[in-house]
Amino acid sequence: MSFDLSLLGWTDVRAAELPVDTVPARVARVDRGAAEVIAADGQHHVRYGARVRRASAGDPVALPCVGDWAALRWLPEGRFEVDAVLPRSSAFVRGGVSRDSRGGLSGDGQGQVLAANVDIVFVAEPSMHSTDFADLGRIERLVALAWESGGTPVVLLTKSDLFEQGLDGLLADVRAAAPGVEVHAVSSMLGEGVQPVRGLLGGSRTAVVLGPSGAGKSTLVNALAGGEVMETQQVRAADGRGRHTTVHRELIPLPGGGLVIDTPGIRRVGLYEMSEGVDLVFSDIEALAGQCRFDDCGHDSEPGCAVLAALESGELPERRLHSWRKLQREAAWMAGRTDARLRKEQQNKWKIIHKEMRRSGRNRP
Ligand SMILES: Nc1nc2c(ncn2[C@@H]2O[C@H](COP(=O)(O)OP(=O)(O)OP(=O)(O)O)[C@@H](O)[C@H]2O)c(=O)[nH]1
Ligand SMILES: [Zn+2]
Repeated sequence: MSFDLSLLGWTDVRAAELPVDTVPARVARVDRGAAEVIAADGQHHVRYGARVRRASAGDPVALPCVGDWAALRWLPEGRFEVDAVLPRSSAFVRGGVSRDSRGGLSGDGQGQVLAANVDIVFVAEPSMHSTDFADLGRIERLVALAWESGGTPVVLLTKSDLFEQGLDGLLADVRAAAPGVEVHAVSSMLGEGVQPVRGLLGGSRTAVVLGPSGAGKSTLVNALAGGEVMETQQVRAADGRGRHTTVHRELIPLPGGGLVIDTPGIRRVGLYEMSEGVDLVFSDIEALAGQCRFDDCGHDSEPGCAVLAALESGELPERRLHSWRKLQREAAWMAGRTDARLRKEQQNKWKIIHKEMRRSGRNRP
């Protein structure tokens, strides 16, 4: 089996950065100190060389991730190892956030790169989600995240077949919420609007799809791939013992050109961004809630509720309380679908940050 590397996104610009005596390969998946890569001569399971291990010891961002271009060096014992990670044109980094000396938030060197060299970030938002219309606030957050990565955001209003009221008004609202960003309506089920999306990936561009659970991301990826994507792939193990291992394909080359990165990690960006974002965007209400008489106050009718008091005094607009409740419900619903352990870690991290933020607020002269 051989691959035309240009179909995987290899360019002259990248070729100029390849160290001597190495061959290029694109990272399809990473797994504890090793990566599945696709080189011109096929797929390899490769471990990280000393240079990569040294670089990543103090900075996990230097570790290879899906979408990276790796420089492979052939070892005398007859296998490849990853000698270097080529410079990234874009990267999704999950921070790694701490307070810097000026009291702001900044990276703390604990960031993790979830995907690299992504050209296009599809922000999938269902035009209808049970009885709700598309959530403009969520689109705004994910588009911000997409810009942050260095990729180009494109908003996809998915499940357009469920929207009976005529899409024009909704499309106009979404365009206003994401100025300068392309917006497409897509129904993967009917196959409507899929072709223009595929067209955006011409020239072997690489995309990721972000969006809430149930937005139709998997269905879209399957439609783009012509129904050819399988969850797992059987490949011969590189250890030569003829064992078969199951490899999750996370970098999916599409028939007709272009690639989609579909990893659980990158999908979770949206989820985590959401719950973190809710807490931060509504930090004023969180602070009020901290002053309620009861720790488990539901801010409904409890005595000594600081949130309700602020509502009555007019300090807290009703619209904002509404929005907070809605986003909290959504975040909780989506969080319920993700890995419980990761969620716990994330919550603890943000509890510490919030504590720090409150403390720094108190100590400010
Ligand atoms: N009516 C309609 N339903 C769709 C469309 N696309 C997907 N669905 C349905 O929506 C549901 C969720 O679709 P998925 O593709 O699994 O959504 P997802 O975004 O991958 O969800 P997660 O894997 O939880 O993140 C499924 O029942 C799909 O059949 C569409 O274009 N129209
Ligand atoms: Zn309360």
